[in-house]
Amino acid sequence: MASTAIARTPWLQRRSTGGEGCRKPTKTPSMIAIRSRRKASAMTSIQGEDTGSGGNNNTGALELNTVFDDLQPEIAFKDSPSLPKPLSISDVSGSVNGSRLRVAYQGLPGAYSEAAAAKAYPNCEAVPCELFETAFDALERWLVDRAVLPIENSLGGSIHRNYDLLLRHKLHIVGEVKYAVRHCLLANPGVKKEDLKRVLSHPQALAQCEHTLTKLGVVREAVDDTAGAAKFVAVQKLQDAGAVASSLAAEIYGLNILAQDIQDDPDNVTRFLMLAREPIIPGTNKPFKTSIVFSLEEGPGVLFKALAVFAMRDINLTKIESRPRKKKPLRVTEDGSNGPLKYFDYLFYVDFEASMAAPNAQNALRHLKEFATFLRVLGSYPMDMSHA
Ligand SMILES: O=C(O)C(=O)C[C@]1(C(=O)O)C=C[C@@H](O)C=C1
Repeated sequence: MASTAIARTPWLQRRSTGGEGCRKPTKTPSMIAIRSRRKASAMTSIQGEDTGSGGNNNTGALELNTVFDDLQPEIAFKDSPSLPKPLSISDVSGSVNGSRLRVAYQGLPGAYSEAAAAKAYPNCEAVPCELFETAFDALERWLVDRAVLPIENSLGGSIHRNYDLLLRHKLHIVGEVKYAVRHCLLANPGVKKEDLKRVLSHPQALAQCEHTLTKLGVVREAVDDTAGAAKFVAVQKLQDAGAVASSLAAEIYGLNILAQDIQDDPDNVTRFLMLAREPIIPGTNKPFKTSIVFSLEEGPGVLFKALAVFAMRDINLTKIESRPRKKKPLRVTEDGSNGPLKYFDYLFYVDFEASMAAPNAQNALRHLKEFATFLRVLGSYPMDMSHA
């Protein structure tokens, strides 16, 4: 598959501030200096191209220009004296204390993630971010109030990058939202299906439309997000290329819809996680889900034993995902005779249907902790019971 990454677009850009990790709340998001980069011409920059000061943008996306580095911590604390408190379930709305929540998502306006952010936090201000990592960073650095990021899709499976980022960042899952993804085949006005030699989109979206794209006989090209693909096709006035994206993206970027509902299955649902800097207080008044990540010793039956702590307490698991432990990918084990054996070292991500406020969930995790080499609760949050 050819790969044309759209890079360095002037959305919310990561800024090197000389250190990763969680920053003190030195500044409230409303104090962040925002420089609008609305310009007349719309050229999306391509990887390797010199974009100068960040390229142009006509979608209203903003470059956030923070002044964290200039702030004296004591002055900033004087400005916001109250320490962060856990969010309550009622915070799952589009505003806090009357001001609109700023919610980071990955992609450009018209991306499915933007629609998912609006579903999760109605009336929020959705903030486009170039990469998943940018959204995580923006939340950790108080540039936004929440982030909404895809974690799994009913056809394409897990979005592995976000599993890895959940572990790397000190954020909390405070909710989930399911969104029905209905893909369209888009092209410039006058371009017909038969003219298409290539189709651009997010790799997940391309995978979700496998049958249609194979039937069309086009080359797939992976880009950062579906709306970015649509914008690129439009800006470059491509006559031999289309994009897989939403009908909203067609409207925003002035493309025609050549075909609708081109995903392999009509029930194409993406599950998004709602992230915050503070956890919510888990309740038992409605169905809750808890997400954890753990690692285990090497040995026969250890994963079976780990999963049994839930089965024994009648707790339903909804998802299990294993990811390589990137900082320590191999584990050396002495077997006594032939010297050290090397195993791949894995982390297990599990979602289960119970609240951390429920005694059976607490007992299950206490039990797991007895033999897990590492255990972290990523969040305990209300389940999205709505139709996607
Ligand atoms: O590109 C977009 O529009 C996105 O929102 C990203 C994304 C993804 O990462 O999986 C989200 C939902 C769809 O499954 C396809 C793509």
